[in-house]
Amino acid sequence: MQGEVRLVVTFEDGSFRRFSKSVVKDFRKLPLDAFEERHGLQCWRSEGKIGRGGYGLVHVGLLQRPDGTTRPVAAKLFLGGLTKAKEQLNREVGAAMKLKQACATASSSSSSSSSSSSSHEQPLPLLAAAEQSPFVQLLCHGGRPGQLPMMVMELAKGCVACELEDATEKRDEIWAQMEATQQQADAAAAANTDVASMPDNVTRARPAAPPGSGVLPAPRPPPPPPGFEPLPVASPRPCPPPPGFHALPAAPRPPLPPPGFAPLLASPPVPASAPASAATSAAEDPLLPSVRVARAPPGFPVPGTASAPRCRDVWEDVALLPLKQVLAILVSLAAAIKAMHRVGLVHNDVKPANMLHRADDTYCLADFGLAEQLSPADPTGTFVFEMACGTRHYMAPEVQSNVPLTAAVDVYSFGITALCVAVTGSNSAAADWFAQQSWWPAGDAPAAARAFPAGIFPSYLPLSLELLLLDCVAWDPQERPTAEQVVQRLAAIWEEVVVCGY
Ligand SMILES: Nc1ncnc2c1ncn2[C@@H]1O[C@H](COP(=O)(O)OP(=O)(O)OP(=O)(O)O)[C@@H](O)[C@H]1O
Repeated sequence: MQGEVRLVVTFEDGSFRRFSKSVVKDFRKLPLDAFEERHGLQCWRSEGKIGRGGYGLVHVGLLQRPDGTTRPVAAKLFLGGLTKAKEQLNREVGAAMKLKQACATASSSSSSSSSSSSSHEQPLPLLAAAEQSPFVQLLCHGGRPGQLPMMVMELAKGCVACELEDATEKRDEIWAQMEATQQQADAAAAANTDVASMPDNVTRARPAAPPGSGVLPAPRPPPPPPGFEPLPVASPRPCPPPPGFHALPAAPRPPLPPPGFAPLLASPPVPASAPASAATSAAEDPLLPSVRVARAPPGFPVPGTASAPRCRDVWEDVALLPLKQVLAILVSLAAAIKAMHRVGLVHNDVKPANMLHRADDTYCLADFGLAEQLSPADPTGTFVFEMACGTRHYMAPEVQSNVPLTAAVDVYSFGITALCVAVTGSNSAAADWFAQQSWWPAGDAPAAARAFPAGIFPSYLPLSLELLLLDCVAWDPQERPTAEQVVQRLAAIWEEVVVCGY
């Protein structure tokens, strides 16, 4: 498919390519093939937008090789003014190129060391694969003069829907069952049916609520004592308005929660004093002007309010992803963070949406737009941000308190990301919603009260994983494990769960 031609790019030349006026003129004037041939350039053909972030617009398209074959790629166009966009591109490209080089060096040294010493213990195959290329690969970058700069990356799959397919299927299934139950209940209520007098097969037709969904099957009324008529079931029909009054319009039905979420029994009213939706207040927090916050789906509890149920009550105790898959994702993510830290880079925006699923079923970390290069001259390994940046619900607490930061910020974000992905099987909206739940510190509570609530871990996650993630989200950055330790502990959990059968 020959899509729209967006931009002309050059390959890994390390700088923005400045085209002469005559090249630009030819680009406008000539058919693409002729243009490519005349100038020895390759053009990227965009087929459509697949993602939009705070800094970039990601398109999918084809990059044509010199031999005429094409390769599907993702291309990120940087948003904002040209200067700002170039700044962002420089930061992101700089980090991506450094990581690419570091990965190449690591894989060549590991292959030479494994061939030189056969007695050397082989790393876990899972880990070996995760460490080989844990990042979205940067293919090229550049841009036409006057247009926003762009970078072209390996295309990862599963990013269009931003869901991990297995989990989506399972959630859809659960949701379909719940919806059917709801529809039947609605239909019965509308017909003002006397449930007690319904024939047995009608009540049996009601689909069972999914295990642990929190949706209890409607209790059947007890049979009346002998000689008594069954009581009529209270009519859900509204009373007719008194004479001279108009009927009120029907109250709108609350929007359905996303698939796999248990609907709340009733939307809790938000007390005026409560942190009226952490989501909204966070978005308006004057201290955090750059932070974007994912909003809770409408009708869902506002974190921090008394009536907000614990996550465990909302997120049924059903594992949406097989544990093996969860671990594969976490190992890849931890390996990527470890590789970044090894070369002195801090990612600063570890979150589910930046964890992409590749076509070959491996996982990789993307988006180095906020990556920070630690100064090799500074033995403290600290850095400072002018303002808190990252994504609020995955952000380590110290990021907001104007103290020098360390690579431990990524370990905290890893902990939250890991829990959200494990529970929701999602790397987008559902995961973000879950991230907003009760552990988010409200107001000025003392640090002690901000400890991560351990009770939030579902029982289908092994205790060893729970303990690891709890260590990652320790309030004090010094108490968190290093990324290297996280990888080691995950490898041990893999042994326990997959090899020994848990
Ligand atoms: N290589 C890729 N393959 C497929 N989709 C991608 C790729 N890179 C990014 N995307 C999609 O585009 C979205 C936005 O990309 P990215 O996170 O890099 O932009 P951003 O502007 O830095 O966003 P944010 O500020 O939210 O982190 C991603 O969440 C993902 O859905």
